[in-house]
Amino acid sequence: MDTGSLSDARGSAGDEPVAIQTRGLTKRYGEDVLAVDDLDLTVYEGEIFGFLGPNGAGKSTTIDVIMDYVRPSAGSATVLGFDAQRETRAIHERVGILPDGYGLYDRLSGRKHLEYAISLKRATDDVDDLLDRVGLDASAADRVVGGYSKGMTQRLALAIALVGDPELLILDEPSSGLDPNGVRLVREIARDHADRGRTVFFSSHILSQVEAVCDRVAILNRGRLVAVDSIAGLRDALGTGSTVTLTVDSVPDSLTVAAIAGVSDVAVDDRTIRVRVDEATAKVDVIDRVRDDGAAVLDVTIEESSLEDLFSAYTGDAPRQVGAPEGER
Ligand SMILES: Nc1ncnc2c1ncn2[C@@H]1O[C@H](COP(=O)(O)OP(=O)(O)OP(=O)(O)O)[C@@H](O)[C@H]1O
Repeated sequence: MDTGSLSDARGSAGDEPVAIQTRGLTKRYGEDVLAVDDLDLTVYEGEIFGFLGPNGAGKSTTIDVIMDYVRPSAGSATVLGFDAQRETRAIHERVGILPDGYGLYDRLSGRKHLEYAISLKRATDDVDDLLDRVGLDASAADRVVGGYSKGMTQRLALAIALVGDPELLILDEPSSGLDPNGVRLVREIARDHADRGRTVFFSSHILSQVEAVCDRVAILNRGRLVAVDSIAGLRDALGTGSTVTLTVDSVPDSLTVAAIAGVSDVAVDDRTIRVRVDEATAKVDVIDRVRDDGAAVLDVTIEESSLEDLFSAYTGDAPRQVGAPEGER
């Protein structure tokens, strides 16, 4: 697959403010592990950018380099215009991060954690506002974190990430441990943050999460960038398309839908016409053409190819799901 101009997939004129940029970023662990391989990535300010890849693809390592938690073996990274290695403090002041694994203090309350995070960032947030945003009630916040469930811990970590209304919010597997309400909350927080002109970098292998919330997506596989685009753009590029199924009063003898540009397959069964479409614009053409051919259309269903299909096509691998054994890391 041609990945030559991936970082420009948005068609930017080049003058948009950039939130994250990596050039030739490479990270090796020892001789054998190439965790990130020559990564060129550009995330623009104001985007909700999905960073997608199977376990071990190199997502957390990329974030670790961006935050200067680890040093790259080669290449460079900038965050909000600051060099990731030389201007770390400026970056940390402007970035809120929900890391993949975080160290919280079992014997401190949630409230104390937040107060500490606020003072560390020299921010002025109201603790109760933050608790409210992540759905933690005040009595829970006053208890020590050692007794928190995984979901409560994750909500607290999310609140800590939001301290100081960061210009860039980095969420690494933000939904792990959350119930469906918590998962929805993460999406709402991401959208709300972007609506206020902030940038959200959303790393996940939960495909539906990324699809639901992100403007653009990068797919990482074995440390390499294999795609960058909107979900719709990825679908178009792959030609995985969609299937339009029409129920008609009777199938016309001279059915001509196969002649429409963008239609790749037509199957007829009794009063059902199933049309495989590789171009989004062909969907409406199919319905019009069946009517022109003389049938009354009684029902229409459209199935889009799933992101799982896309993901497999790009990674050549079925995505592993949440809760994969830690040993796979
Ligand atoms: N500190 C480390 N030492 C050695 N190898 C490491 C280290 N951290 C990560 N790796 C390896 O680097 C590769 C990329 O791991 P990374 O955690 O960045 O992937 P990931 O995409 O974030 O996966 P996950 O979704 O499981 O978090 C993996 O092969 C992993 O085993």
